[in-house]
Amino acid sequence: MLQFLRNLPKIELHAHLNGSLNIDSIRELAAKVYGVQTKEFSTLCERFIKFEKGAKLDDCFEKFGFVHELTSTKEGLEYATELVIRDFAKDNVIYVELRTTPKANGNMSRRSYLDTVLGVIKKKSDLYKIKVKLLPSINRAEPVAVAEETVALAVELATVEPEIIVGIDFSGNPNQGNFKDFIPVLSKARNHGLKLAMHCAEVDNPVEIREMIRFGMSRCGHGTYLSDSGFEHMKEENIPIECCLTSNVKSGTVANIGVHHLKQLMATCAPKVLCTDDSGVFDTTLSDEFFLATESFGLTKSQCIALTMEAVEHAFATREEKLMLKMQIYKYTRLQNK
Ligand SMILES: CNc1ncnc2c1ncn2[C@@H]1O[C@H](COP(=O)(O)O)[C@@H](O)[C@H]1O
Ligand SMILES: [Zn+2]
Repeated sequence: MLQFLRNLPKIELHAHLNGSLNIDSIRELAAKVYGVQTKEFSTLCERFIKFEKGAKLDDCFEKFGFVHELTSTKEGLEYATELVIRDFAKDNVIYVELRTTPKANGNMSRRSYLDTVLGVIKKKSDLYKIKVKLLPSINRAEPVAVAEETVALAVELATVEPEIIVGIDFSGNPNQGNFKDFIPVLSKARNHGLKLAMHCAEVDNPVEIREMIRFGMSRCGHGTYLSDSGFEHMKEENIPIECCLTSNVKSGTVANIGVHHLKQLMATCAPKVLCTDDSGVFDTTLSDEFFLATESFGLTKSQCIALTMEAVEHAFATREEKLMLKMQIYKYTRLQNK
């Protein structure tokens, strides 16, 4: 089964750039760009993927700082973007929507951050035989003014690269910031034709969940704490829940894999996609996530194929791109049946 899943051409719709650098790539990045190979650095790397039992979501957010330091220069960000694309391709992901929060520092403005990531996507996608889209992220823990700058840049760059910049991700620590404050800027993005992938109901905050549902979204990240009527609404509106199994278990937002809402979504034929979230931080791959689903919920090979086809449907891709992706998946499954 694992080999079947590794070889299956897969679709990744929820991946944060800085969270998707696995430990080997972090070492490679540090060695190539910064020449770091100290014992101290190795200890930091080990701590990066270690989750204590009973870890909380807040603990995850501390971990991102480690990678953010390595991607704080143009060179570092460039190489990190290539490594992430390479690693998804290695796992036979044929289409990935990367999300990332543009960051300004002494080395880069938010514009040059996005230009850098875009440049690598344009240069390297063909080399690694993978289609890559980019969703600039709004970090809800930062001021609304930052979100306004990000959306203005996304709208502008989407006119130049409409095939790559296709949406906006609303993310960041859900225990911080207030969703309501971001409604005007998110509306602006939507009015300019950008799709919205929103982290919604990752924590139990019924008031905010209601506000988000009322506002609407194209895809729902996590959806862990949706009520029954929330799940029904998503199904009626054909809004898929982006299920990130390992992320939810390791960050403690679901008690254990056995009670993950993927089970309910499968049983009720509600829209859903399997994603990694932060394959580096959570030390996983999309193949591993599928395997975990087969082990935990008894998913068959055909159900895994159906889930992959469902992901194509919910991708922020053109009709032609979706057709090409489906053909690639179909070709693989036909070979399997021979
Ligand atoms: C675990 N669940 C999660 N919930 C909410 N936001 C998350 C997240 N995982 C990652 N991020 C968001 O993505 C950033 C890292 O990638 P980038 O620096 O943007 O490429 C994190 O700092 C956080 O803002
Ligand atoms: Zn996420």
